[in-house]
Amino acid sequence: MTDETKTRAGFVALIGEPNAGKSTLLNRMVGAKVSIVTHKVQTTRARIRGVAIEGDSQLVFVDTPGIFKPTRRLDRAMVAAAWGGAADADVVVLLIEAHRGMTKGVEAILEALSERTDSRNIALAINKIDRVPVDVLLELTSKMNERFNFTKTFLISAEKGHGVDDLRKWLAAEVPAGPWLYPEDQIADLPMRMIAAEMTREKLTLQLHQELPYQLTVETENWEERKDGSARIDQVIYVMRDGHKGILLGHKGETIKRISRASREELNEFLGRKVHLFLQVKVRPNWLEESERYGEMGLDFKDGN
Ligand SMILES: Nc1nc2c(ncn2[C@@H]2O[C@H](COP(=O)(O)OP(=O)(O)OP(=O)(O)O)[C@@H](O)[C@H]2O)c(=O)[nH]1
Repeated sequence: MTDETKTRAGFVALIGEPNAGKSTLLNRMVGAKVSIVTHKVQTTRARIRGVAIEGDSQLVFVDTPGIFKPTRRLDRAMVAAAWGGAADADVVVLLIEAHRGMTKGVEAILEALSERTDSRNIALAINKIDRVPVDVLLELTSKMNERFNFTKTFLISAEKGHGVDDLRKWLAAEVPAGPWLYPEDQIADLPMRMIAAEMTREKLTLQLHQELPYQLTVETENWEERKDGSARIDQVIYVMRDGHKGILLGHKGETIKRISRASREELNEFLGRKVHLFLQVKVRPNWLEESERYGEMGLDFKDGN
């Protein structure tokens, strides 16, 4: 049990350009592989990616898609989702790449951050420090801090783990005092549910071409351990439009069957036991705009929070 007079909890948003290393950092902080690391850009979008416990603090990470210059309509929606996550967070961490320095993309983010009038707690994390010499790091640190008033700067290597503990400890002290946002008994289950959802989402990305994958979200609704050692996993794929549902199902449901089979096989292998996977497709027009952080993982907020 946690002593609620001492506990702290809050949302942390990781923002940064595509490929900055947000997923890698998140996996490190949470300590379980919850978000799929890929070489492709723009694979993640705003939603809860993990919950970390550090001492008496609970950190709920809101992962966001890479923030980039919106050109197409869809890109704009993704940027909105990214900023949505950042706007709601108690602490924002801007992640940049040491070897790329202050790119145009980083400048655009800084500009957007400067436009926000609320005094926010924004930290800078310079990632991939394993790729550059110390003098380059120091120069970049001062350049970035001249340009923006960061609460604190961290030099890290998400991949190798350098500096990540310091960042997590600092975040733990920065989130507001209050009861944990996520029930203790659900945390253990959470990474598995997210991994399972990510696996299906990955299959969707691979099997569906064009842009559709960015307009859908997968949630694991139910996870049931069966007596025979197998697991029944129910997932819902939310799409924005009726038309998308048709594409996803395919002729006589062939597309969704193919996706389901691929995901089930990977889950079987990952879990080392038989999995019964049930996929459902639902239309939820506004899922991108909705504040998923409350609903998606079953967060239950009392009035006033
Ligand atoms: N050398 C080095 N590479 C890193 C480090 N951290 C992450 N990477 C690599 O950078 C690439 C991008 O990392 P991701 O974690 O997928 O980046 P992301 O910001 O989540 O990317 P999006 O999902 O596109 O927004 C991967 O190939 C990582 O292995 C680091 O500290 N050092």
